[in-house]
Amino acid sequence: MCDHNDPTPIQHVNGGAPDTHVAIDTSAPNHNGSNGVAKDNGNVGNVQPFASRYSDFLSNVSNFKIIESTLREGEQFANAFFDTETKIKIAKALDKFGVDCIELTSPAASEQSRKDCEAICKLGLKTKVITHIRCHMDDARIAVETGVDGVDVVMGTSKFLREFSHGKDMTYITKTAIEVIQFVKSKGIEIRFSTEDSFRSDLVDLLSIYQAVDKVGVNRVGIADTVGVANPRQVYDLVRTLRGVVGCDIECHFHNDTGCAIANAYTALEAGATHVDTSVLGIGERNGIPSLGGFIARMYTADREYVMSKYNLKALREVENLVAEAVQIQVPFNNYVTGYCAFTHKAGIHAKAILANPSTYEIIRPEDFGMSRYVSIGHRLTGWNAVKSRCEQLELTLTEDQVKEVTAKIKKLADVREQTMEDVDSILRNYARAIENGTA
Ligand SMILES: CC(=O)SCCNC(=O)CCNC(=O)[C@H](O)C(C)(C)COP(=O)(O)OP(=O)(O)OC[C@H]1O[C@@H](n2cnc3c(N)ncnc32)[C@H](O)[C@@H]1OP(=O)(O)O
Ligand SMILES: O=C(O)CCC(=O)C(=O)O
Ligand SMILES: [Zn+2]
Repeated sequence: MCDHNDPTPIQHVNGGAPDTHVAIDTSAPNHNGSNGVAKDNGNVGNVQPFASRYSDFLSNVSNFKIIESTLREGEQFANAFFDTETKIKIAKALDKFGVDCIELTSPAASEQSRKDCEAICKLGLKTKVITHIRCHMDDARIAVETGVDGVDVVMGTSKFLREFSHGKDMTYITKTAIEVIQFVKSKGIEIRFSTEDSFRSDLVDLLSIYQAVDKVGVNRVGIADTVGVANPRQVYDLVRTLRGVVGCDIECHFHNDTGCAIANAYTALEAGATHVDTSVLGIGERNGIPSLGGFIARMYTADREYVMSKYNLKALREVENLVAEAVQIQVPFNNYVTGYCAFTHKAGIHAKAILANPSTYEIIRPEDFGMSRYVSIGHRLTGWNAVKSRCEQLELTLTEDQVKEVTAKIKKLADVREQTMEDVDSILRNYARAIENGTA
């Protein structure tokens, strides 16, 4: 459960606290101080307090797979250049995190892409290795020789792509798709068929081609919001309709052009999709797709036990740092879970409640991801409860009135400029000494 009620042991500030804030690290090794199992705090047994209130038998929110596409969609990010060594490091880090599949750039893209695909297949990873190709026999022939476990095939079906990209009609697309599927299957390799730009494609065209490929035994069909136009309601409708038409698994791929990518992925699972595409930090073509960390945060909130049992959450930060360095970007300050201030509480009202019970203002337990919680106090929005907790850390014995008085001093100084941790500590120590000496 996400509720984490404990009398929070308070530790001293350590590295990792935001530099510009005075922050108390309040993270305990475990939320109940013992074995890592949180107290229920009024919630019963295994009930998921934030899960859907009505049961939906088609929902896969508690039973989904991640197709991690940093090494395919992510390579389409403007800054990405992954040499072989970097690709191998990323593949291993994703394997350590526990993603179900990794998707690699088409081996038809270049000679080095083909060699890298072969090299990654030979690593003996637990995760399945899939490559992504056009709906074309030439690409399929190259793909099946690389040693991959699966092939993801895509073909544009919207009017735009049929007219301006490949120029093929639905009859041709269906015929070629079936040919490619049968060929890949004949090699004993898993195969998925996806329509590019699904949300701007004709519904009858979509359902007809999905039905046709399902009939010839495709392992998965894919829906792709290639331009990020879809909203959750449209996603729910399309996936739910498709769920009634095909028996195979359903994968979903959402671009983030209009900010709906993670919500769309979650809704797709609610509607019965089985697989979701992610990339580390969301990198991809234009502004990318659901980030692995953001998607995981969403799913953790829906079913913490499933997510924690399946994925090594403490490995998230490592793979994000690795990818950020490889593509020369910073992890955003507001990144899901691992962002610089993802677990820093500042306003006095928040600080008081957080110190009493972290569930008041946190839906994610930082320690589940190997992160720490901070309460920031060296500013004008602080309150006496937060200051009292710092006094306790410093083992300064002050009455409630005295803490209130010294808090007023801190706020007055912080009205002029932000106070560092050293500033606050010396105000508190000087005040306590003056009280002791009777000079306050
Ligand atoms: C939405 C997505 O992200 S889909 C994945 C995108 N990934 C990539 O593009 C992988 C990297 N791409 C490449 O290295 C190259 O584009 C290649 C090797 C695939 C093709 O290169 P080229 O032969 O030089 O063609 P080019 O890139 O200029 O154009 C794409 C060709 O694929 C065709 N095509 C486009 N989409 C598809 C498709 N889904 N299935 C089959 N053919 C397609 C186009 O009609 C065009 O064919 P043409 O040569 O007859 O004009
Ligand atoms: O293969 C797919 O399903 C998705 C391809 C893709 O990257 C996209 O359509 O944006
Ligand atoms: Zn994409």
